[in-house]
This record gives sequence, structure tokens and C-alpha cells, in this order.
Amino acid sequence: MFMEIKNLKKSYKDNLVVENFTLEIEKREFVTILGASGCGKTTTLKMIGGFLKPDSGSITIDGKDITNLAANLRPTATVFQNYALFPNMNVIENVSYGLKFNKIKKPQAREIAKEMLETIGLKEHIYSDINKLSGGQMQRVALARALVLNPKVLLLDEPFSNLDAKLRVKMREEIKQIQHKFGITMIFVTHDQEEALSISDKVVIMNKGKIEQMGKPEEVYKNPKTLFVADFIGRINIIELDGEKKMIRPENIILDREKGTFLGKIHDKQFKGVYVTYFLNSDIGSLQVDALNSDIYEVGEKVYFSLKNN
Ligand SMILES: Nc1ncnc2c1ncn2[C@@H]1O[C@H](COP(=O)(O)OP(=O)(O)OP(=O)(O)O)[C@@H](O)[C@H]1O
Repeated sequence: MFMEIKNLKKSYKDNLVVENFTLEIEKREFVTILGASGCGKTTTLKMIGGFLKPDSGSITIDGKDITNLAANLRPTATVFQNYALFPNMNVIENVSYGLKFNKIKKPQAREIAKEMLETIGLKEHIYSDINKLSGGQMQRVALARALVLNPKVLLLDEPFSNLDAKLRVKMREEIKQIQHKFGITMIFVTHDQEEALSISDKVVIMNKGKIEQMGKPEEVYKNPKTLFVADFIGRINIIELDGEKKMIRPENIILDREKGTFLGKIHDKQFKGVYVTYFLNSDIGSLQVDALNSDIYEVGEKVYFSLKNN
């Protein structure tokens, strides 16, 4: 296995914030650690990057135990949420700065930085003042600065959280392209479930310092092992059938005016664009149902509904 994280543990005084964190990562895999604010994502990433010492556990990359190595000696590079750029340096100085620790001479470092900035779409801004860049451009500088170090593993801590919704989606695509281009292994931290599902090969869902479930995005979405995962990744209805509680996704309930297994009454609806979310009362519970906007039901209307298996 390319990367092995075993039983990482971290407490701040009496507060145990990461427990038994064990994860295997293949080369070129895109792994996302997903969880609510405060669940221990950043703490875990900092331990991997060498910015925090774990209380116990180990981290191996490419056969080498790096648990006790300083951050700058690890084969990792980190892109932080706030970018952590040097405000007194221009773009190329920011990107080439880290290379001096790799004993690369200044002219060569600038050449490497320039090439990376061109690759990453910042050709026009190579000599720009950092403070005059947009959020998206700063994000690219931060990425370029990490990538020039040629890390085996790139760590990204909520890197798009300061960007607007459209730019976030664009940056998601870009980061995947960068990953393919450089063949790099990435560990990405986010609290945004849609981002995690759309970008990752593997999603690791954390809850209160522990891994709740991990797997491919489709796997964790379709087969959530716990109510927490089901609820965190997407939305879920809890219904009671023959005395048994069952989870069903809003898109797996089919509405029909004429026929169906159950009858319900719509008490609210939200138009979401391609689909509409209906809120129903029924004998088997209160439900949210996502239906395509081709057939619109009205609040107060009684409708039949059936359940799909998945
Ligand atoms: N330096 C610190 N000293 C004490 N407690 C800390 C410290 N850093 C983090 N914590 C606590 O550890 C827990 C986990 O924090 P962490 O930043 O890892 O969570 P997170 O999942 O990344 O959250 P967020 O998405 O809000 O950044 C939180 O309860 C936090 O208050």
C-alpha cells in the first residue's frame, strides 16, 4: 500500500479529538475526509502534514515511516484554507520560496515556479502583487506553491471555502485535472458533502473524532451504515413499515395521482430547479420527496406514493 495511516490519536488536554484513525491510500488516489465542523478533520490533516504531533499511531508513505519527521522533510505539501501566502512577496516569489529549502538555486527556482504558474493558468499574474489577486487566483498561487515542491501527497484543507459557489465548482474540476496531470495522491478535507461526493475516489466520513464509514462516493451514498452517515451524506426519510424502521432517500419515493402503495398529503413544497421537494404527511411517517419538475403537485393535494428499492 502506498500510504498507511494507523491508529492516529490526538488529544488537546482532556479532549480526545482524533481516535483510532486508520486509513490506507493507494497511489494517485483522491481521498476526502468529510465531516461537520469540529469533528477532527483539520487535526488529522495537520498530523499527516507534520504540523501536529500525534499522541500515538503511525504514518507511512511509500514504505517510509514519516511519523516523527518535521513537516518540511516529509514528502507532503499542504494547501491551507486561508492560503497562508506571504503578503510582502509577489506571486512568483511566493511560489519559488519553498524551493530554497530543497537546495535549489534562485534562478532555477524561479524557472520552476514560472513554469508551474503557466501550467496552473496564472501566466498573466507571475509578477503581480499578491494582495491584488482575486480569491480564485490566490487559491491557484497556493496550489502552485505546494505543487512546485513535487510532493508525493498533496494535502488540502478546505481549500475552496472562501470562494463563491460557481468558482468552487470550477476549482473542483481544476483540482481533478491537476491530479491527473501530475499523477499525485491527494487528501482533501471538507465539510461539504456534495463537494466530497463529486470529487473523490474514496470518502472518509468522520464523526466526533472517529471514522464512521469510508468507501466510494456511490457506496457510502447508497449503503450508509449508520443513520449519521445517511443523514450527513444527502437527506434521508425514516419510515416505519411493519413495525420496522427503514431509511429511504427522497429521490426513491415515486409520486403518482392515480395509483401507489401509500397515500399522503402534501403540506409544503420547495422548487429547486430541475426538481421539486415535496413535504408529505402519511401513515408511514413525514416524508421529503424529490420529484422532477415535469409534473407539479400542489400544497394540500392528496397523492399516492411508492417506494423504490434503492
Ligand atoms: N490547538 C487546539 N487546542 C485545543 N483544542 C483544539 C485545538 N485545535 C482544535 N481543537 C479542538 O479539537 C476539535 C477538532 O478540531 P478540528 O479543527 O480538527 O476540527 P475540524 O473538523 O477541522 O473543524 P472545522 O471544519 O471547523 O475546521 C475541536 O473541538 C476543536 O475545538
